[in-house]
Amino acid sequence: MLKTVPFDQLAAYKKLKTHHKTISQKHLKALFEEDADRHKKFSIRFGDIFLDYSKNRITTRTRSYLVQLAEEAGLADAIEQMFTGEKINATEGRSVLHVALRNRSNEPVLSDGKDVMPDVNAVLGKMKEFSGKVRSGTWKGYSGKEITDIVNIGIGGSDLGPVMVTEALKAYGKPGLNVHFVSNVDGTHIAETTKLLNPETTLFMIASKTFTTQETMTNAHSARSWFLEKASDKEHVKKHFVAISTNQAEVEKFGIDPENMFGFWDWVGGRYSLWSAIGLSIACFVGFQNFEQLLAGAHEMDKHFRTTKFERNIPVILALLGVWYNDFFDAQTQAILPYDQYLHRFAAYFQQGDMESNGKSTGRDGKPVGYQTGPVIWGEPGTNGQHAFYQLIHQGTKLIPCDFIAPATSHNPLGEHHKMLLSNFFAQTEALMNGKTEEEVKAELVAAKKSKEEIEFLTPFKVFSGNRPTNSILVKKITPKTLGSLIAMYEHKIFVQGIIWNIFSFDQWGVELGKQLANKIYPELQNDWPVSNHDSSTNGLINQYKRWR
Ligand SMILES: O=P(O)(O)OC[C@H]1O[C@H](O)[C@H](O)[C@@H](O)[C@@H]1O
Repeated sequence: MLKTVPFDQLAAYKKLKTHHKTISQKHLKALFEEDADRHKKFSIRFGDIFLDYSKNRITTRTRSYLVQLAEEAGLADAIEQMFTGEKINATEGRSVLHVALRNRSNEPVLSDGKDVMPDVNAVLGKMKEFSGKVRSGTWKGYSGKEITDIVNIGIGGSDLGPVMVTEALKAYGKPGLNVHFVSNVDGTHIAETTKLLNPETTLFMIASKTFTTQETMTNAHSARSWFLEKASDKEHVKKHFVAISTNQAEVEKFGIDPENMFGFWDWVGGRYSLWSAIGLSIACFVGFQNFEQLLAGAHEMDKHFRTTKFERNIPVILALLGVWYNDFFDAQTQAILPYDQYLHRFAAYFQQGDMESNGKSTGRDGKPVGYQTGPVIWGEPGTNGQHAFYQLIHQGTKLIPCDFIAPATSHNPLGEHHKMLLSNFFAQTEALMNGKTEEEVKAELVAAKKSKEEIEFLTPFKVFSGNRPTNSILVKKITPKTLGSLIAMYEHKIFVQGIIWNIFSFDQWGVELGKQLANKIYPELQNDWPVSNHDSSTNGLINQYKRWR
């Protein structure tokens, strides 16, 4: 059982409230001037990952209060409960064991008293064999041709992870083997995807933990019809459709041979499932060895998270900084800004990871929380963002803590590109911290030979307050292993925050209501009769739709 103490009743919370009054008056620039060792004090190296969190509005005292907060919230015990298979997902009565999926030590991990590792290894073995066959061309389509295109059909956690990772590891992809992802129930998604494909050389992976998700099942049926239009014989389905699911009965009902089913378990949350069979498209695209490296990187981070004291523990520090801004500075959002084109879906991935996990307002004690919980996560690759939304980060009225992520080495070392990219990465965090003073602005305008009137007029617009916090996460290179560590780092950050906020991070009841109502409305759209059983807005919209369709 996880501890259930409301966050704002912890002793450290009160200390931080008082402490915040002092810190909020301090400028980051002053904090750097006061302490020559600041960078050293507030940075952590973990293998090929280097976190510099010195550009945050904290002192060593802030850090020790924040660490105290984690201790009082029972974090150490909660971490152990997760790793040892306690049912910490209490509202669904489940263990939370994505860490077992990447447990390269192979030491037993118990769920309901049973070691899960033999099953985990068996599925990994099956994935290895299958991905090897697809990549080598041994797995043939119904007309004897090799597979050239994989289409993963899934949504949410059965889509976002494989999309993000296959994009991030494109440099490792097998030439001539393309991966596509269909998630949206909008027919456009499947129609536009299949337009480019040949059924003879296409393999569909139907990825759904429950195998009942409306969007996925609708897309899967349309994919099968598209396939059978050309392949005709239903017997051919087994060479072109595999299922990734926890629900064998539904898989069989759909007509997929259980031989072609890759299983996982209810203790794997959808948004934490890319390490399971849900990662099959990743394994086929980058090869099983690279998939294993991804797991290995995550496992390294798991060990770091489980064994390192909080002050040097990367996920814990990132989580505590997030709590500091979210609950004491009233920051509403958190930006993730990768300076790496391959990571262009990284922020989108953690929108689900974070917002579905910590977008909760009921405490573990069943009572409404009296404080802010999960932030809005957003972001785009860095330099594109600079020309789009950075204006608001630099000069807007909102405080937006940002994570900057960049690799020191590029997979595409073209001319001066990478140095330019990295100069932007370094410059932005410096600018956000220092800002530009009135004196600096005036001096620049004088140097630009502006008139006195122009200088007076322009100065206030050109001043940057600075004092805007950032984390810099510099990695050696985006490899499968580093990526695995980075993803696990954010997963654990989310976990820590959930523990501190006294919420359950592994359920998602909030997505249910819309689904239930859609199921009720769907039959009402089957005829042209006007509806009158909803509120006037919903009735009006449905009836307008019926007139127009
Ligand atoms: O994998 P599935 O069972 O099809 O579920 C897909 C998605 O469905 C829902 O939207 C859940 O909120 C997500 O967490 C889940 O990832």
